[in-house]
Amino acid sequence: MELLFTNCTILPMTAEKEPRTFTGAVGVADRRLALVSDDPRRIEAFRREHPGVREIDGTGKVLMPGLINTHCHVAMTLQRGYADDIALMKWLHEYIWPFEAQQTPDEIVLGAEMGIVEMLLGGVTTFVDMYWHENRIAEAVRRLGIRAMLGASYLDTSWEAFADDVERMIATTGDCDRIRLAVAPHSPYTCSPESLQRGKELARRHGLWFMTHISETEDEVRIVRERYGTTSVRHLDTLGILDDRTIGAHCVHVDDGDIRILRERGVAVSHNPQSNMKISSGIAPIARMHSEGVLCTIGTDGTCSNNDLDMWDEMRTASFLQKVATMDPCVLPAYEILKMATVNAARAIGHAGELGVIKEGALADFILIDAVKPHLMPVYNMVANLIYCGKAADVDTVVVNGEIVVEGRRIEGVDLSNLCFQVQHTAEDIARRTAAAKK
Ligand SMILES: CSC[C@H]1O[C@@H](n2cnc3c(O)ncnc32)[C@H](O)[C@@H]1O
Ligand SMILES: [Zn+2]
Repeated sequence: MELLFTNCTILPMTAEKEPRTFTGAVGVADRRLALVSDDPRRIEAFRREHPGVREIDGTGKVLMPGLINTHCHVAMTLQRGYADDIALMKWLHEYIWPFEAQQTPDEIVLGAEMGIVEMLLGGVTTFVDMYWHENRIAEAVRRLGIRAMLGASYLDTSWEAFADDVERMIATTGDCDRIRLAVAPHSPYTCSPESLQRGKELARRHGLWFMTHISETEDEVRIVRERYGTTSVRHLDTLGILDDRTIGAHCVHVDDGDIRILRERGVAVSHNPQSNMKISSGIAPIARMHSEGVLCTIGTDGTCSNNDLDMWDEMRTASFLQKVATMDPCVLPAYEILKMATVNAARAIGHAGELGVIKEGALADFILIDAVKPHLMPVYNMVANLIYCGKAADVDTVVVNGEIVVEGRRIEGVDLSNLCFQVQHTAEDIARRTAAAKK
């Protein structure tokens, strides 16, 4: 469908340092931004060239790139609140994995639907996922219209199921240009060097991305050092795994040498501050990594360790946490944070210049923020308002791949109360089965 959004405050995210906004129009044709302009003659020409175009008045709205969540486990919405206030290793072994052992693929799809709806309503147009049965999660992605990089996951014990998942995904998602695939071993402490390398070889063979949890907790650092005599980053680097098609989630406990390796290999770091705070994993030196040239992006992690998929909250936390951790209020100002969630994230998933920016020729993934709200007034610096005061509920419209998927805060074709009812019912059922299996 062809679309024309007029009278918007456009935040293109194309400037390197200082944010720039202007009032203008954005035209969409053939899934891409065909017009980004404040020139009335060009806007009129777009109308003439696209006679059936649907026109939407964006007065009072900020039009900006959709947010990109670079690390989550979308189906974990079913575990939101299931295991709070517990350290990572106990959390995984005693709660999460027993629960996940009971989940059926259909239940995973339901959890994914819930998570995708939450993200779309909060202005996320692309998410990067790691989970089991990603071939089924792909169904929810297709149906709901979001863009995703889906990372089929494995532990040392689950290579066969994983390999099946990847084969099916390669065979079935090729026709959906919103889906990219990745190989996603859980971590260097749960996967052997051989299986990590096998995964990377598979990724390279098929041109897929590779992602894993890296240096998340002190326990991980200890386990990896005991087994391999080094850090997780050096261990992965020695295995030949790290490159510019790698996303490392967390990277909390990294030393000088690790940071140099991440930068030199072009690894993208997904910073998940709220998960790191809630599980008491630590504070990633993200301001330092960013200033030293590591590609830094932002993710929420799953809803069992956050406990939401709200990127506005996550961006604000990322900024505030670094300011207090470094005792320097100048670090990670609003625009740098927003670049991490847009421009940098696009680069991390191989869409540099095509996503994360509002410019002609880019893919039409963008959001409109209702900016005439008490908590967003007055406007001295729009980007600071968005990052320091913006909320998921300010997102009015979401366009992905040239299609409107959220309009007036509503997702067409989704019965929200029915979805919530099903999720509640299913979560209770899985929790009951998990408890029974433990007896
Ligand atoms: C192989 S990815 C899916 C796997 O990872 C679990 N998980 C979710 N959040 C975290 C985290 O912060 N650290 C480690 N593992 C995590 C998830 O429950 C799945 O079992
Ligand atoms: Zn994670």
